[in-house]
Amino acid sequence: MTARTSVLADTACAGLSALVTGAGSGIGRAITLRLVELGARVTGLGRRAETLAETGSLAADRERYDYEVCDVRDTEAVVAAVGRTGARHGLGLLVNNAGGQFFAPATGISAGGWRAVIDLNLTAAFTVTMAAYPFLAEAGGSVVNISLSGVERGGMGMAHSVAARSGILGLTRTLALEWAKDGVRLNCVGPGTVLTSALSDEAGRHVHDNLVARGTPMRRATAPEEVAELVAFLAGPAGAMMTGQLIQIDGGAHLGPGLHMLPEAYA
Ligand SMILES: CCCCC/C=C/C(=O)SCCNC(=O)CCNC(=O)[C@H](O)C(C)(C)COP(=O)(O)OP(=O)(O)OC[C@H]1O[C@@H](n2cnc3c(N)ncnc32)[C@H](O)[C@@H]1OP(=O)(O)O
Ligand SMILES: NC(=O)C1=CN([C@@H]2O[C@H](COP(=O)(O)OP(=O)(O)OC[C@H]3O[C@@H](n4cnc5c(N)ncnc54)[C@H](OP(=O)(O)O)[C@@H]3O)[C@@H](O)[C@H]2O)C=CC1
Repeated sequence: MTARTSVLADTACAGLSALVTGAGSGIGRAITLRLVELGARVTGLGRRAETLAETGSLAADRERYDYEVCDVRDTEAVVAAVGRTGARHGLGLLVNNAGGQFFAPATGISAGGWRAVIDLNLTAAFTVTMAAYPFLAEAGGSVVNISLSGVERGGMGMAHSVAARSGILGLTRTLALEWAKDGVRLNCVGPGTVLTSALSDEAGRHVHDNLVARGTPMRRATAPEEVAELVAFLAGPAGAMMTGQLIQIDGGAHLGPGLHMLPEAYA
């Protein structure tokens, strides 16, 4: 079965100003393109100008897209880039999507490997969110953190990443409490397998034979556009009473055998 993803009204995000990290590829690009299509203006953020510019060339209205080249692990650069974006356009939505990991059993993760993944998937999201807070508070805006399916149950081969994303869930729920007084909402979206080039390159046949075929009750991967539609829903007026939630968009993977990035998990 294919995904029918475009269900929101054409103007669902009109007037919204958004910052999307990791907008140059995969899920972040799909989120960016859909937000622009729905009337938002978006600043994409990532390390590579070329891919960020390419996202702009695909946008429904290029005038409502710009980008900042920035490593989310560089606190000073993040504060400057988010500050410029907020001052220029305001900020009604932050999507913390930049992230990733390598896949290894916990015994194969060095201290440096642990740090790299925690820095990227937990600490950097904290840094970006804190830099965005004054602008989000001014706009009564929201944050969507892109997490992982199975964050509450574990996933073999992803100890560092699941730990980081569990931290993000705790952060999301805590800030949802602390910032409700400002009208700022925060939610997590947990995709299952999404066949972006990043995942396909990394895991190859394991993804098709196990994560999709055996690990996903709905027997298909999540489309990037499905994640994008959910983000737009949460950001717009329909999501106005949703905060502190984890919404898993994974074809039921977190209910079933789960998505483990070690082939032997399926033996
Ligand atoms: C739930 C559904 C299942 C699928 C879930 C998830 C899917 C996805 O997220 S799709 C995206 C997948 N692709 C990626 O995530 C690619 C991005 N990955 C990275 O950029 C790196 O893996 C990174 C997160 C570690 C960041 O890289 P960087 O900071 O450049 O790190 P270094 O290369 O300098 O290495 C730091 C540290 O990590 C050790 N390391 C790196 N790769 C591996 C590996 N494959 N196995 C074991 N260890 C690894 C590396 O040796 C360094 O450690 P030390 O030498 O001890 O410092
Ligand atoms: N694909 C999947 O199956 C799933 C993915 N996810 C998560 O969804 C998110 C997007 O994944 P996906 O689209 O597949 O992967 P991609 O690798 O295509 O996207 C990651 C994006 O993040 C950016 N990025 C990475 N590191 C940094 C950094 N240090 N500073 C700034 N930007 C950075 C990259 O751009 P650049 O390199 O130019 O900086 C890239 O555009 C990730 O958090 C991923 O873990 C969750 C569940 C499943």
